[in-house]
Amino acid sequence: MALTTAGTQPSLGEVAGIPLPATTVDNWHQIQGLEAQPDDLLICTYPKSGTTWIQEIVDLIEQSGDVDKCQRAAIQHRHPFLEWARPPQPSGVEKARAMPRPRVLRTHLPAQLLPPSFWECKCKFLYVARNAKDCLVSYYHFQRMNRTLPDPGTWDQYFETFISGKVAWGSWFEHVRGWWELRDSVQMLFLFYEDIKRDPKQEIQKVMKFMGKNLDGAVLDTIVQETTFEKMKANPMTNRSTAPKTVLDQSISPFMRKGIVGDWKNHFTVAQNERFDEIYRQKMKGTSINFCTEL
Ligand SMILES: Nc1ncnc2c1ncn2[C@@H]1O[C@H](COP(=O)(O)O)[C@@H](OP(=O)(O)O)[C@H]1O
Ligand SMILES: CCc1ccc(OS(=O)(=O)O)cc1
Repeated sequence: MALTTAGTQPSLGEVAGIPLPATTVDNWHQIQGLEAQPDDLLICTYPKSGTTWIQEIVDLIEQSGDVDKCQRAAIQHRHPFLEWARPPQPSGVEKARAMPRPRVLRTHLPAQLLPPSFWECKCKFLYVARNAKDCLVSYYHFQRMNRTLPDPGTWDQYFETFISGKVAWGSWFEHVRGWWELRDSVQMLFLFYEDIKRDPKQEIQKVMKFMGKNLDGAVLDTIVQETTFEKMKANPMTNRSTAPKTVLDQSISPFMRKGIVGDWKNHFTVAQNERFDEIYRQKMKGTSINFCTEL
């Protein structure tokens, strides 16, 4: 069902009540049929939670800190995006099928929409969560510049859209809860954007161990330095400058925008903050997850 159809606006469809880009919905049969492999590592995030950051960290670990090898392709082309479908480009599924093993793949899908073979093959999942308030802010600016997603409208309008879960990939609350609740029953490393920001070396070490790699301290230090916000913003292979303007218009807002914890304070009114806190309490009631919203 189309949620947005006005003019030439990109539209959202739905799968099992979750809004998704219409092109993803059109390709749903192929996406669900993706054959996972037991040695796949799947990077899972809600949009704007630090996907690109963790992708670069994972790639540098996989390449044992060899910075030149990570320059082989733009980050959006290194790890197939499962549900990406924009014909005539090859779909994420087609790219995944063509990729040699062991594969690193990425998705924004909520756990309940993952192709079933990922559970059957007992794959590794690396989930990165970011606090909801900064996610909302980052997603708002991203929708302003992303031509494949609906225009977000004003800040006040988008605030309502986000809390009602009517954004692509659905409700932040349900996404984070769904993956969090699975963390002990599958092979999952669950990380927080804010922890990577606060202590990147410690969090990168966790990723390294999870990937079964053993890199020495000097290599770890290189990975920490190469994945700072400033370095990745200046790096054409991570800053999305290679993405066509028809997809990402960075003259509106850069992909590497601020990369901080707490930018929500520059956007939320006092009333919005109080309302958000109340909605958060209701929707996250009963979970043990704890987010930090300032460093
Ligand atoms: N190395 C890094 N350090 C901190 N934040 C980073 C980062 N690389 C990307 N980001 C931030 O992660 C968000 C993008 O997430 P994703 O890759 O999931 O789309 C953006 O947030 P902001 O819009 O708050 O700046 C971006 O700036
Ligand atoms: C969140 C969906 C999305 C859409 C387009 C993107 O751009 S890129 O093709 O990966 O550069 C990224 C994410």
